[in-house]
Amino acid sequence: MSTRPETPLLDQVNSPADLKRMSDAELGRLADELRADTIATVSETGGHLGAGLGVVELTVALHAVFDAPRDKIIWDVSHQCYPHKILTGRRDRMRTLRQKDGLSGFTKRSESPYDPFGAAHSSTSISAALGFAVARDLGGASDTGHGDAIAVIGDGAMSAGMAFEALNHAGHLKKRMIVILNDNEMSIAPPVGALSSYLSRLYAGAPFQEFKAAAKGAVSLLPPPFQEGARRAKDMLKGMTVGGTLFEELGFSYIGPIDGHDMDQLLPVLRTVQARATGPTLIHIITKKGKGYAPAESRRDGGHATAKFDVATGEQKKAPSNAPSYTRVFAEALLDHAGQDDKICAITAAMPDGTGLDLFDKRYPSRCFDVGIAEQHAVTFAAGLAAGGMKPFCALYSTFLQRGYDQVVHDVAIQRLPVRFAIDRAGLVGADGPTHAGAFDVAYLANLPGFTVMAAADEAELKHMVATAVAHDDGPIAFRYPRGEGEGVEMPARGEPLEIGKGRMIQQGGRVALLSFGTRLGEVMKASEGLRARGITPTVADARFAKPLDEALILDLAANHEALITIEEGAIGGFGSHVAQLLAEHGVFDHGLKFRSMVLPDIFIDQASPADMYATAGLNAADIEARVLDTLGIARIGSQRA
Ligand SMILES: Cc1ncc(C[n+]2csc(CCOP(=O)(O)OP(=O)(O)O)c2C)c(N)n1
Ligand SMILES: CC(=O)[C@@H](O)[C@H](O)COP(=O)(O)O
Ligand SMILES: [Mg+2]
Repeated sequence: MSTRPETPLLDQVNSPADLKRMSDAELGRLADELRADTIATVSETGGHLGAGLGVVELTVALHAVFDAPRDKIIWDVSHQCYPHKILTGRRDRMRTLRQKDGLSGFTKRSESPYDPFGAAHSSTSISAALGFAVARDLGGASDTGHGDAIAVIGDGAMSAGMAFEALNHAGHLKKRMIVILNDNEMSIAPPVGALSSYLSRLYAGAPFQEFKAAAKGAVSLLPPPFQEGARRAKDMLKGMTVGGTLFEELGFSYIGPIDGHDMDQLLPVLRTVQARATGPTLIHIITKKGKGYAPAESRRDGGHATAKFDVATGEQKKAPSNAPSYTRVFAEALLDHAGQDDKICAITAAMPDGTGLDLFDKRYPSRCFDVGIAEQHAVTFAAGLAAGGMKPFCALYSTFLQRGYDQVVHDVAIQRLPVRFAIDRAGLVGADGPTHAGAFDVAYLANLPGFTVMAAADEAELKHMVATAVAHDDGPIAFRYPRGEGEGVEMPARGEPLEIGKGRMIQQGGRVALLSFGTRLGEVMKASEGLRARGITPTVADARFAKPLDEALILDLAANHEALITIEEGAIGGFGSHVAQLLAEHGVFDHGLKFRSMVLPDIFIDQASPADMYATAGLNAADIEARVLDTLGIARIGSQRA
């Protein structure tokens, strides 16, 4: 008998409503198709793969049981949202993922009503879901109506303080809301910490949900297939002490652990909770990161993020480069110093590979600390280490340091503690878009009394800045550097400490001075070439420091040029603002200096290649050249402007 190939179920899904017409068996088949579609998509776009593959069954089950967008499904971090996007009317645009004018790699309110809450930084989902639940009960207005609020949060994200602040509040308010703890025993790197061990203990030795429910008298909350088992478990539990889970102590009904890849467990549990839950409920599911795609499953990080790849082999396609990455230069320089100074220690908040500290951890494990997704703690922990006589290097992405800002002010700056901040991913990062842009650190650090703030113009400068930070004991110091490959400059054998608050002259010229802070220096030099062709040789200087400023250099540039233009990869309020303040204080504007400050514009720039994002920001060589000509009042040939 010939078997006809079945029509793909995924082709019949235009919105989650279509899942409601499917049998449980069909939903299982749909999950398989969704997994294949996700892999095919990411193979062509690159992006976050492993987390999405781990929640394929959960995504199908949630959309089959709940009623989005009336019910609010909130994905924590949301790097696992690709299957959700495919099911919620965006399948035909998935090949534009993370590209200019394409779909975001994260949930985004402006993109779809099925994305009730945007994210990309972790551990916000429970707070947001609780907000939706309270808004519902208080009669808040909503275009999509008000239903259930469901937070899906990973075990890594659950380690952050914010998640516990939200659990604490939710347990107190006792509102109906659902938290799904997606426990794959993975963060980006293997998770660390006591909570991670606790979650493992919750299912080690297989005390299944029947036992838990029986112990807590919650048998009636379980779907019928489990109730019989639970009753039997109750008998077995007689005489045993089964304590409440941490979540129960916090006021949640705890259900689990259940197999998050088994639709026969997921569907009945979700249906029962949907039908019967009254207060806050936490469903603990066990999944595997990268599930169903061997190359992802076998990677150390579960296929967390990937370049484009060959589906058959899993082999990634990457453009080769000879320049070392800034991250690697930082990590190797720090290792070098740590070999000679046993007070140096290193801190990462769940990003050992991303910050390069995996190298440090291999060599000096007792001096390397992965604190989990806990930037606030990372900063204050570093402050404690510094107060205790160590030399802590707190290596964080610019965007994630934002979360630790009060700690930077209150615990580090006010106490003038010599914490060294290695700020990676400074400036625009590309495909991760506005949530990950390192736009604000200069502004939010350079305004703090006693802080020293540096930006590396190239990888050799970065090496010197690491040495500078090692040597600097007089208060906090930060140095920033971008994502990706360096400029390919010649590297010094060893970094030398820079004189604090001193910039460097790159090129002497006339009429206009270009004062660069950070890696836009390359674009400044390209602009300088273009200007030379027009008979203008600008003076070019690298400020190195936003704080303290090289006042002598800046005032000299101001005094000897018709125009002074600052350029930086940061938002307004940063380096240029400090220079403007200095010039104003010295009355320089009273004497007619033409001053301009080129900064990131006052918008959140959507994802694209970094070069495209900088073009949108108006910070590429052509923009710098144009700004010089405009400032000097020289008409541009081919200019679009009037
Ligand atoms: C505040 C913050 N710090 C760091 C990150 C970087 N980051 C993105 S995903 C991730 C791991 C998340 O692990 P988990 O929540 O368990 O999700 P999984 O990928 O395992 O599904 C980290 C550290 C982030 N997004 N936000
Ligand atoms: C989701 C998240 O926050 C990280 O996975 C981030 O995308 C990593 O960025 P890098 O690739 O710059 O390390
Ligand atoms: Mg995880």
